Amino acid sequence: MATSPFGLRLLKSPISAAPMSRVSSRLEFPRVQILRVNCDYSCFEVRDVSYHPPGTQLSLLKSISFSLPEKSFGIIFGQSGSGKTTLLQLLAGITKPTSGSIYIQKYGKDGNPSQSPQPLVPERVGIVFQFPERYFVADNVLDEVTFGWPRLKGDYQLKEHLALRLQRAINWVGLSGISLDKDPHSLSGGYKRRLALAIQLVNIPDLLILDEPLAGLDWKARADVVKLLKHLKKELTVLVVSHDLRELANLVDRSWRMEMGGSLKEESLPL
Ligand SMILES: Nc1ncnc2c1ncn2[C@@H]1O[C@H](COP(=O)(O)OP(=O)(O)OP(=O)(O)O)[C@@H](O)[C@H]1O
Repeated sequence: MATSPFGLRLLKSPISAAPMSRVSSRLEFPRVQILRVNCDYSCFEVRDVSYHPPGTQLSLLKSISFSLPEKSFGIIFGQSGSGKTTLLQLLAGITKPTSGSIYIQKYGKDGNPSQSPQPLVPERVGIVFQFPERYFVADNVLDEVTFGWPRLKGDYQLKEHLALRLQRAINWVGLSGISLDKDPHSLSGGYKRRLALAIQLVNIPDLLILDEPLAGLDWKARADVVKLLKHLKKELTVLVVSHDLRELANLVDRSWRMEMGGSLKEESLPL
């Protein structure tokens, strides 16, 4: 029995590890039963994070502190140039803070920390940049999602495990009706965003970060992505930077304004 990062137990039904010598566009998967169990909760926490680009005294972020409990949706808003993207890059581990810490803290039912804080490692963060479709590299959906996976020879159990995670990610984002042979560039705007999300969801991140997830989409695709984020929020901790406050308002549990000069303060959405 395996415990997923969602605090869920995965009970595999007795299955034979079917060899996956080739992956076709129609994948067959064994059934997985999911049982919810009582668990402590965890919180993504940022403490006193400041950032100066290396070699400069320019202060882009000033002593930023905030936290976001698991399976909740946080949004950062603020003027262009205030430092929102710079903060996301630090959270994703793309750049390192000059000072401060970023970690996951587990709490017990009594509300006290139940163990020492664990640094948030980049491998446990999913980030979808603005206009992610511009960075698609493959000519079919399967290769796009599995791009960067280790080239595996022989290890069927590992292949099966990866295939299950792939299938779950594709189902999560509602891409299961799309052929894995399809050229990602031929998908609609909304489906391209779904694909970009699926790529990040394969690893079940502790924190999913989205930079302007609705930018450049038509009204229907925007509504679809909002619906999808509502669905994802039930299982993941999601942090978004966006100017589209009205459309995302119903999802938001916590919100912060980034002020020019790189200070962050908790504030209700200015609707
Ligand atoms: N490496 C760097 N060196 C110097 N200045 C930088 C560096 N990276 C970003 N900046 C500056 O830091 C400021 C914050 O940029 P950032 O992209 O984080 O803002 P933003 O709030 O995300 O803006 P937008 O909403 O337009 O995306 C900007 O003035 C930018 O020019």
